[in-house]
Amino acid sequence: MLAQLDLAPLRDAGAGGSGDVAGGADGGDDGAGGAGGGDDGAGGGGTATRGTLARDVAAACRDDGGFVAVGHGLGAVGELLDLAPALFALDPAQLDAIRVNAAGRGYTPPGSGAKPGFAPDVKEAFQANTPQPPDLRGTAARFDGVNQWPALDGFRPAFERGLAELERFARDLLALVAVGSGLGAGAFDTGGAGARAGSVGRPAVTLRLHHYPPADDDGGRRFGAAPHTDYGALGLVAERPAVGGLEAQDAHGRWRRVDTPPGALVVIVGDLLAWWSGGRLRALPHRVPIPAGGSRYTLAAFVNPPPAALLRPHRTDDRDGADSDAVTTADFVARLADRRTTADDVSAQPS
Ligand SMILES: O=C(O)CCC(=O)C(=O)O
Ligand SMILES: [Fe+2]
Repeated sequence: MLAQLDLAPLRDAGAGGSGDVAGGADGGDDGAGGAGGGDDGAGGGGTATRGTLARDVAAACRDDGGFVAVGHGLGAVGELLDLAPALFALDPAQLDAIRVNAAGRGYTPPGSGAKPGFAPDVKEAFQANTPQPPDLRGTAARFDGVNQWPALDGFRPAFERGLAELERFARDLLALVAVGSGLGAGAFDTGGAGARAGSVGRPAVTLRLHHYPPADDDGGRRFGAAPHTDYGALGLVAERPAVGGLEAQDAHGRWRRVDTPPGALVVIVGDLLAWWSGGRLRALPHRVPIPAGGSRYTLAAFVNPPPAALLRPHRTDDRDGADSDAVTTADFVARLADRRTTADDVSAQPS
């Protein structure tokens, strides 16, 4: 059972930039002695303050691998989910015209992306990403590519607003997780010192809309989305309407329904963040059964440090930052992708 956390205090902090998250919650950095030290009284009336929120968020990411976020204030999420039915109802020829390219951008038909041991997922998807520097080389170049847009009024501007909004949100959230985990606020900074991003570009945000059409169950081999962990730092999932469907595996191996109130966002720790955190955080296995009562639409965002950023795990011993452990975001993600997916499903595909 994932915890439900109200992110309103993060929004207050976000208005002043990520630095405020660090400032507000720094008191928590030194462990128990910091309890209450970061609280700024912004909350009141039972709302957690930034310091307590940082600790609650980090505890949920450590024990469960994620949580259900309410009060996130992301306007583009609902707007994009409202556009999803019209997108997937487009003429097949229009969807074919924007068929997914080597960088994973565009339309992916149902039945792609089989995970080992499972039949192909029934979901279809549309994906666009934040622009990346044009000079990415080697594995990192897989993250570069052009977005392909459907001929649908208002779609592209709404998507681009969503990408920008989720990029800001993810940075604030990662700072909060870092502080709550007893690390510096910049420990998971996807655009700053933690990722050496000055020289390697901006964070990579992948934004996807999914449609899960009703389909025949074939006895458990076939899923809307088969069991997996996300490769990257964070996965963020919202549903329309909130009919449920996402299931998460707890630390004892039990699959549990994730209950989402309308407008909620499920925050999922990915493999990269679990590794980067030095094992402080748990990557959350999750899956989507075939929807029982009609079509299901979701929005999923995947957040990563810049593809060429050289990352080192924040180890729990004194070897923090050992060069032998360093790997770029792109290589980390590609290794997982190459291991887990069919050859034509590699690139910046997050899961
Ligand atoms: O659509 C969902 O509910 C989850 C999708 C998901 O887990 C993924 O695309 O990685
Ligand atoms: Fe996922």
